[in-house]
This record gives sequence, C-alpha cells and structure tokens, in this order.
Amino acid sequence: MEDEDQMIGIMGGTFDPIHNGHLVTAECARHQYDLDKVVFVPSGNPPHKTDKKITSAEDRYSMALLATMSNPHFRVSRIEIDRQGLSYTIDTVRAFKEMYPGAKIYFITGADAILEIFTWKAPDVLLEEVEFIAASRPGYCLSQLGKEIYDEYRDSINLLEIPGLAISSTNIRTRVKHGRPIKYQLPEEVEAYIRKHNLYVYKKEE
Ligand SMILES: Nc1ncnc2c1ncn2[C@@H]1O[C@H](COP(=O)(O)OP(=O)(O)OP(=O)(O)O)[C@@H](O)[C@H]1O
Ligand SMILES: O=C(O)c1ccc[n+]([C@@H]2O[C@H](COP(=O)([O-])O)[C@@H](O)[C@H]2O)c1
Repeated sequence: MEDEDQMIGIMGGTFDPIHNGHLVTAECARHQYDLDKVVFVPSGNPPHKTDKKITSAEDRYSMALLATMSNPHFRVSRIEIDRQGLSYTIDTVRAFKEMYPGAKIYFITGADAILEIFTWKAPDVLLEEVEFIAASRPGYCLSQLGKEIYDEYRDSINLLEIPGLAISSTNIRTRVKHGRPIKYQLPEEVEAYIRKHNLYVYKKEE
C-alpha cells in the first residue's frame, strides 16, 4: 500500500506505564475509522508534566513496545523521545505529515486530554492541521467540551464511545507502590517489565 492510501492514527501519551485503557482506545479507534495502523508515540518531555517525576523515556518506550507487539496494526515511534526539548503535539503531527505525505492522519486522545486541548501549544493551528478522535473515558464527560467549541471544530473533533475502562497510569503506579495487584489492568509483559526493573516501588529519597 502506498503512503497516500494510508489511514494512520497517532496515539500520543506519557505511557508511564502503558495500560489496557490505552490499548482499548487505540483498537476501537482503529476499527471505527478503518485505520491501517496506530502509532503509539511516547512523549519525550511531556509539556504538562514538567513538575512531575517521570520514568525514563527508554523504559516507557520499552513498555509500549512490549504492550503492542501482539497487534499487527500497532507500531511505536521514537520521534518524541529522540527530539530535543518539550514534546509538542503540533511538531509531531507536522513530522508525521512530512513522513506520510497524502496519508489521512488522526490524533487519538481520551476525553480528559481533549478537554485540555486549549492549554496545548497552538491549539487552533493544531485543530486545523489534524483531525482528533476523542474517546470516552470514565470520570470525564465529553459534552464538557462545550457546544460552541464543538460547533466551531465539528470537522476536527470526532467523538468515539468506547467500553469504559477506569484504569489510569497514576493508579497503577500507586498500586505498585503499595503492593496491590495490577494484573489484568495492563499486558502481562508490561507487568513483568515493571517488576524486573523495580519501577514504581517506594524509594527512600522520595
Ligand atoms: N482508561 C482510559 N480510557 C480512555 N483513554 C485513556 C485512558 N487512559 C488514558 N487515556 C488516554 O490516553 C492518552 C495518554 O494518556 P496517559 O499516558 O497520560 O495515561 P493516563 O492513564 O491518563 O496517565 P496519568 O494517570 O499518569 O495521567 C491520553 O489521551 C488519555 O486521555
Ligand atoms: O502539545 C502540547 O502542548 C501538549 C500538551 C499536553 C499534552 N499533549 C499531548 O497529549 C497526549 C496525552 O498527554 P498526557 O499528558 O495525557 O500523556 C500526549 O501525546 C501529549 O504529548 C500535548
């Protein structure tokens, strides 16, 4: 298949760690929009999390690779990890458009992320440049996007209802820290990686 025929979804995230909520969101978007592939893009330096301690980009990238390996439509990109500075979505979208000229590109988010879109870099330009697929997420109401905004960007924001999974990376990190199970919230390979590399456990200096 030529690049210009392709339908590509970009699933951006911190993925600290990647979990089944991310995977279900990506797979539902892939199916609903007939995407040829979904490229997971772990954020190198998340612009909204500069005050937070984040697991190394290489660990988050490795976990994304492990989580996606069984799905023939899923890929993982190092583009934001290898780029210097803060990881702005506008830069990533433009880079994908250059890599795949003519392809139809969507940026996939959960409801919480799309509700924050106007705090991102150059949101108006971004909404002009790429279509979003905004998936439902337990605890967040997509209608909060506001009718005016939704009306103005009707062509740029596609809402997608998916089976709700009340899973978050924050909750997984907390559960590991307190010795609670995380099984079935994320792929077994990712849990094995977390255990092997001692991620999210309590460290004295914290
Ligand atoms: N359970 C979920 N259902 C739907 N979308 C989700 C879910 N979890 C995350 N997402 C979406 O996946 C993208 C990446 O999310 P992110 O890596 O920040 O995960 P998170 O679980 O929200 O992490 P954290 O708890 O650390 O903020 C965002 O667009 C987010 O809205
Ligand atoms: O471009 C921005 O200014 C921007 C600000 C906040 C978040 N994003 C992107 O939104 C996606 C989800 O972010 P997060 O923080 O929920 O992991 C991820 O790809 C981030 O790079 C992008």
